[in-house]
Amino acid sequence: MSPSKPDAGALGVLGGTFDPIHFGHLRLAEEAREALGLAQVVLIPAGQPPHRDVPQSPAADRLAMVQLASAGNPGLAVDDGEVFASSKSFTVLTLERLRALHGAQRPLVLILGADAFNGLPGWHRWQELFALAHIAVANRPGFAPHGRRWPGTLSPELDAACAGRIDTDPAVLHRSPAGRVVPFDMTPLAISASLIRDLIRGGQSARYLLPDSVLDYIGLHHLYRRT
Ligand SMILES: Nc1ncnc2c1ncn2[C@@H]1O[C@H](COP(=O)(O)OP(=O)(O)OP(=O)(O)O)[C@@H](O)[C@H]1O
Ligand SMILES: O=C(O)c1ccc[n+]([C@@H]2O[C@H](COP(=O)([O-])O)[C@@H](O)[C@H]2O)c1
Repeated sequence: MSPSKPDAGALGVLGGTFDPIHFGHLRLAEEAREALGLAQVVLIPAGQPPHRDVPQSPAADRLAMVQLASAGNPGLAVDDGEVFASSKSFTVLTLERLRALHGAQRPLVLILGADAFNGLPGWHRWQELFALAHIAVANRPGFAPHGRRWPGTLSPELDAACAGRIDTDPAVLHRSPAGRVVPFDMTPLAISASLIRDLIRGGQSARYLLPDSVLDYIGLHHLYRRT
């Protein structure tokens, strides 16, 4: 990615293990872009995701699948910075890199599903994330809380960190470069990468849960067939 002007519009940032990328991720990116008025959403596959087992597919394959899945959609871009980094894929480091690339004024919007948001207090230097980007949180089936039910239902430390930051009007994302927390609703899709891996390992069809191009790649490269 090349540096953008501050007036290039708010940039969405969606990180994930993407093992593999599926329609839950793609609708999250697409609906965030539309609902929040983002200029583009950049998908960032994690090279060495913190806080989980080593992914079943190599980072190069996960990157290739993200590239296939986003091809032809100018609203999506792919950033390979985490895949080729030698360190763990800490989001704070990625946001520092993007902040340096895009300048101090461009709004950056970190997009998280409700499950990822709830785990935020375990992240590396998590309190610093609010100074680097806004955070937009989408509902995800099976993972509460979200939306207007937030206050009082988050963990005490997350609740405290979010005090005075939560706003349901996406317009706030465009008035400052970072610091607001905005819930938004997306089409609920109970799709997960674990479900897809389980289906493929069990010899069952995963079709219509992810793009055909990604499914073809999985077949061609014999991914997820063994544990
Ligand atoms: N179906 C979905 N709806 C909403 N958000 C989602 C959905 N699937 C993934 N996300 C969000 O996308 C981001 C990346 O998720 P990740 O790559 O870990 O996918 P996953 O399907 O949760 O994977 P796994 O099943 O391996 O844990 C996270 O912020 C997660 O909350
Ligand atoms: O920075 C951290 O400490 C951190 C801890 C857990 C997850 N993350 C990031 O959150 C995103 C989703 O993670 P995951 O494990 O649900 O795929 C991905 O971009 C990870 O790098 C980041």
